[in-house]
Amino acid sequence: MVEMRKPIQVSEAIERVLGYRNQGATEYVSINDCDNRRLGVNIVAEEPVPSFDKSPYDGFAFSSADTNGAGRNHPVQFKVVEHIGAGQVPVVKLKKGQATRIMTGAKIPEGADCVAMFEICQTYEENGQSFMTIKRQMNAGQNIIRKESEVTRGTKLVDRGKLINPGVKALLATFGYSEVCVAKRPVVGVIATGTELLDVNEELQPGKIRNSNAYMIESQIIRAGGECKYYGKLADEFEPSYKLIRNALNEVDMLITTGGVSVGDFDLMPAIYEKLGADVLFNKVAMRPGSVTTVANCAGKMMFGLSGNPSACYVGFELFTRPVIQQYLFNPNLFLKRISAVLGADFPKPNPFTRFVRCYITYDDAQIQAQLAGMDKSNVVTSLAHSTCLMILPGGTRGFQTGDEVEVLLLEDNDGQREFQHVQRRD
Ligand SMILES: Nc1nc2c(c(=O)[nH]1)N[C@H]1C(S)=C(S)[C@@H](COP(=O)(O)OP(=O)(O)OC[C@H]3O[C@@H](n4cnc5c(N)ncnc54)[C@H](O)[C@@H]3O)O[C@H]1N2
Ligand code: MOO
Ligand SMILES: [Mg+2]
Repeated sequence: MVEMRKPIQVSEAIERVLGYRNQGATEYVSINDCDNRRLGVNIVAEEPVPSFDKSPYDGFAFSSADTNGAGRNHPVQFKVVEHIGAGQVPVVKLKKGQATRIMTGAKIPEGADCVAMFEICQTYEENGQSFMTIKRQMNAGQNIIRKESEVTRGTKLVDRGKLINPGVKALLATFGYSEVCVAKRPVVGVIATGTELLDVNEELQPGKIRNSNAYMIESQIIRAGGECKYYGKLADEFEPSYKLIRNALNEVDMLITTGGVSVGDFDLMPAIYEKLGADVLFNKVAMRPGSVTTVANCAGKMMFGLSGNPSACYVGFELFTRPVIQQYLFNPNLFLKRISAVLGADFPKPNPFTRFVRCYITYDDAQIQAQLAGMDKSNVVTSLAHSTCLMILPGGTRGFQTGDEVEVLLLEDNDGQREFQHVQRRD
């Protein structure tokens, strides 16, 4: 008698997976190598920004009180007593009627409380001495970037777990982080199972296919922020499969296998979980594709038994493995961002189970439309190349029509969201 499996809801399956609190670790990398890593610590302003009063313009710094009474017909004259560029420190303390010729970014001299741009000043030389006149009254503080005006010392600027983008990298450099504490990428082992599998460089043979899942999953692991350790492909033979899987578990943070999780005569994963003494969290999920996705925990290591069918394998990874990788990376937004969109084509198939349809987004007349990426079958690989989103079509429905509002998970967005369910609905 074939085993009858009881499907559980996707949200319940995710809860079971995340019930195991996976703990990340940190490491230091050079600032040159930190792009696309996630921060292992909060970034706190180690110094105020700016750390000194500075000029926002190329012009003259002086005391605004010296321009009292200045006007169109009443120029006031300054003796230019110093000339500084950014990086130079003024040494002259200005007295009444004196100005410093100052460049953008340079430190404001003592005795000055404003800066006038070159454009509103007139300059001349007399006996080798520079002078400047101005026909406007200036105010105290005018055109001065105050010390601490952007950030005071000790302010928390970016949280641990944030993806290091160009702006975060600028902050790291601003505060002198030549070495950056980042989340260690979890090592995700990958094993492809199936006697039918050929290597990518092999010619096709009757009844055989090239192993595409391993490459696809490697790419998904990298996109999610993990590190892939590929163990190769295995024929559907129990002992060698069991041994490789058991040994691989010792070397990785979590392990993905593809194929062999259904009820076929050569689907060996259920027996392997049993011999390993793994705790099987579920082996049937009320979703398509990927209903056979199995997740187990073996001595604290998560084992993702993804389907052999490429589309099912892909979806299983995004729903169950990706959030665990985010836990390791301290990313509080474990889940893919969910947005509302309008269905761009009819989808007449009834859905007994929740369906995750591979799609991409277009923008038409300010409307976000979800377009089908291609054939919607568990065994297809071609539609995956065009998939940037997964459209969620709830179970128990009779199909959907063009123009229906649907929810869509964004696969290429880096922000994500804290909850699996939609946070905000547009009604
Ligand atoms: N009697 C039943 N049969 C099946 C059921 C079921 O409930 N009862 N479920 C079906 C569903 S749904 C799926 S999905 C598949 C899942 O099968 P497995 O996860 O056990 O995977 P395999 O049998 O090993 O392979 C399925 C399919 O995928 C191809 N494959 C496998 N590995 C790769 C790879 N690395 N790269 C590319 N393609 C791969 C393999 O050749 C098969 O065609 O089971 C259904 N059957
Ligand atoms: O798990 Mo299968 O992918 O539901 O078709
Ligand atoms: Mg099978």
